[in-house]
Amino acid sequence: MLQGKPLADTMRPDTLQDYFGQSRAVGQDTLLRSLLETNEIPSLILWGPPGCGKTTLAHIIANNSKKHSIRFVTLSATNAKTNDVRDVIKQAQNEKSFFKRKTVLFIDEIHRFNKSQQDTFLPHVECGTITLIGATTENPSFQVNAALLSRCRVIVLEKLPVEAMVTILMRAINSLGIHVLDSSRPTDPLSHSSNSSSEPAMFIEDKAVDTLAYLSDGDARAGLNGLQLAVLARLSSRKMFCKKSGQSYSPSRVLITENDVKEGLQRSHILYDRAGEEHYNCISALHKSMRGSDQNASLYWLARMLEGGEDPLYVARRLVRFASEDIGLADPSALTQAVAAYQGCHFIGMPECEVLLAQCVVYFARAPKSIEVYSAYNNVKACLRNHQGPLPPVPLHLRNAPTRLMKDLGYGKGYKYNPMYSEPVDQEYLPEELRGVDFFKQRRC
Ligand SMILES: Nc1ncnc2c1ncn2[C@@H]1O[C@H](COP(=O)(O)OP(=O)(O)OP(=O)(O)O)[C@@H](O)[C@H]1O
Repeated sequence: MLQGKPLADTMRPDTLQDYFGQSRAVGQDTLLRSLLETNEIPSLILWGPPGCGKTTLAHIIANNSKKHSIRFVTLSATNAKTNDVRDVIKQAQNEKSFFKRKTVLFIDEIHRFNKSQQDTFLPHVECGTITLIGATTENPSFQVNAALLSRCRVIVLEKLPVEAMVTILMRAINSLGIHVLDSSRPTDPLSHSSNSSSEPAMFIEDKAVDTLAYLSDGDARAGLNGLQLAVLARLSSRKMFCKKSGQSYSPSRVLITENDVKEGLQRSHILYDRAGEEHYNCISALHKSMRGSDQNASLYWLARMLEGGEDPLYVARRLVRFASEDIGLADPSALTQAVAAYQGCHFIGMPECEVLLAQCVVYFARAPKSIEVYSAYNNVKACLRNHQGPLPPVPLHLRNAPTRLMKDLGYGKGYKYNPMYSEPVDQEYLPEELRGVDFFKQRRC
């Protein structure tokens, strides 16, 4: 079981009874649960962070609908083309008119479809040919077509709480036949009844389960992958032991410790707390490495974040900021690079977009740097913040005079329209009391 499919896939629940956490979305008294129980499936957008159970909820709905002979079709927006969507719709129309069968279409990562692709569904959702269930990690208000959004119920799923993670892990541990060792009652695992089969008896420390539940940061896939890798690593070191020692017998018991699961999690998911301090530490290290023109370190911190599951769009947004804050007018095309990288990441998502970010990060590390505009702008902000009393009025000659009254009040009077002059124009643009202030040279005004 452990060698083939990922544990997370084999453990995917088929019913709501095994779907843990998410009580706000599908708890006992929620509207969604009663709709599902009566098999009235509305069009839904499931929005939540990775591994919190979006696909699983869709899978449970699918399972339920099959019992009621509703067709359930799945597409992933990462590889489906508009034609695939059209085919599904055509088939759904036929099923509806010839067999009176409903079709539920599940689209994973729906935010990857562009607006016009999303438009394709709109009339068919509206007339009931298909019931749409879209899953997304991105805020649907920005990523899902407004017209489509207004026809769907948005279900917000949250990071799984630690208790739910423990339950999910325990379900997997039980199904693998692993025994949990209670640390409050220290016993030697070797004292457990002996195992005559060639398969070793497996044990896991209870604190290892808790640690795994905490460190997976509400992501059940990460937790289950971590568990799987820890078990596989332990089993393979047992085999190595036999080979090296030349013994024909191998230990009949295997103990999975807290360290094993930490390592397992690190390998499957690189220990990285996307919401906590590590997230800020890594982005700060990336920013400083690029500022210090260290391309090696810049790439390292980028990979640490992406391999740890950081949202590539978050990194891309930070790069857009860096382009102006640290490179500025020393290379104005840096901003174009950053915006292009952001859009590219949005189009193709992970893992394909990692190289776009890597290119941008190396470009930035190598680029000349200038904080001239950034500092000058900060000086202006400081000047405004420190100003005592009412702000100085806009000089009359700089004001527009769209009405006669304004003209009479002197608006626009004496303004020299620069294109009319062949020589430099002597004219003041700052308010009277700021005359002579140079934000590019001095901080105070
Ligand atoms: N609420 C839950 N209860 C029980 N198991 C869960 C739950 N959520 C997730 N899992 C387990 O974690 C695995 C991954 O979850 P799932 O694929 O549903 O996440 P997702 O939210 O769709 O993630 P992604 O956005 O990364 O695709 C599932 O196969 C299942 O084993």
